[in-house]
Amino acid sequence: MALRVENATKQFGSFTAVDNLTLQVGQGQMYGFLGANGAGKTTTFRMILGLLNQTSGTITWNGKPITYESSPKIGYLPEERGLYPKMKVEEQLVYLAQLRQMPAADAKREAHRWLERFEVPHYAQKKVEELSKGNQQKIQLIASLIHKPSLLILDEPFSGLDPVNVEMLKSAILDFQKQGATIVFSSHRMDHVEELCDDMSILDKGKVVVSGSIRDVKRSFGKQNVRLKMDADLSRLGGLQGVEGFTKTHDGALFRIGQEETAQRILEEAMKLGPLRHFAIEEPTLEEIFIAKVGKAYA
Ligand SMILES: Nc1ncnc2c1ncn2[C@@H]1O[C@H](COP(=O)(O)OP(=O)(O)OP(=O)(O)O)[C@@H](O)[C@H]1O
Repeated sequence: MALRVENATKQFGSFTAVDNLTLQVGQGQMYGFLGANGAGKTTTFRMILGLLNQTSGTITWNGKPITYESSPKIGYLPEERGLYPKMKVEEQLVYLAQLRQMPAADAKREAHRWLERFEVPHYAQKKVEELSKGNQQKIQLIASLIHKPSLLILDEPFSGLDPVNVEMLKSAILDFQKQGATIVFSSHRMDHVEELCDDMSILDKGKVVVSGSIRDVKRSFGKQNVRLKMDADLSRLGGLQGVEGFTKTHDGALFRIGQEETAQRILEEAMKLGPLRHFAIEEPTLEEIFIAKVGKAYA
């Protein structure tokens, strides 16, 4: 029971948008897809969903390609949001759920449950175009999961949301996963992937440059950070043997190191400079890994 993508390639003419991509997502897992604009995330999703044919490779969900017949089991939040602007919210949700073979009465009940959860029950009889962007996104998310799919694909579900709404949608997505759904989502925000996902991939120009469990990805990166908080001038410590990166922070400094013993050296030297408020060895963030692997800051 899994989503399997094996050696999938998509070419548009002579341009390779996705290049020999392989990944596997187990039943009930949350999988994160990171990549800069144009990396190939949406193209991959469209291939998984059978909306685009891959040029080569195989893609299966529970052993079979996804087709129109699988649609009651699949949910999709597309990047180019696909609601009918002039249709009323409740009517639209019920209509979309019925397309996925959910009986109208169940769809209506579920629509109201989700609208309550997202604190917008008063929008049920409003046209979608009358809602703010963030509230339209809530409706779009409800539309993607109202029929209780077992595979849910979300293309940038948190883009354009304020922090309160991000938290609201995150917790809904996590609850949906707890009920057994397999979820794949793309994001430009590393912290969202870090927080929500079991496994992840970073895509660059159609190729996977990093993949695996977040823990393994961080461990195999082989770098750590040392954070110091103290008032002394720490610039001199940036030149210590084994320090690969040094950044002044408002309350101290951050050091990039490759070897544990360098942390010891930093600590010993720092203590000679005055009283220390804080010392910690921190694992690398996905952002640092992304920059190291993709070679540029994230858009
Ligand atoms: N139908 C198409 N015809 C030609 N090129 C395409 C087509 N669809 C996508 N591409 C190209 O394939 C590449 C990957 O696009 P894709 O939309 O998959 O990227 P993405 O990672 O989802 O980017 P973003 O974060 O901007 O949404 C881009 O260079 C894009 O221009």
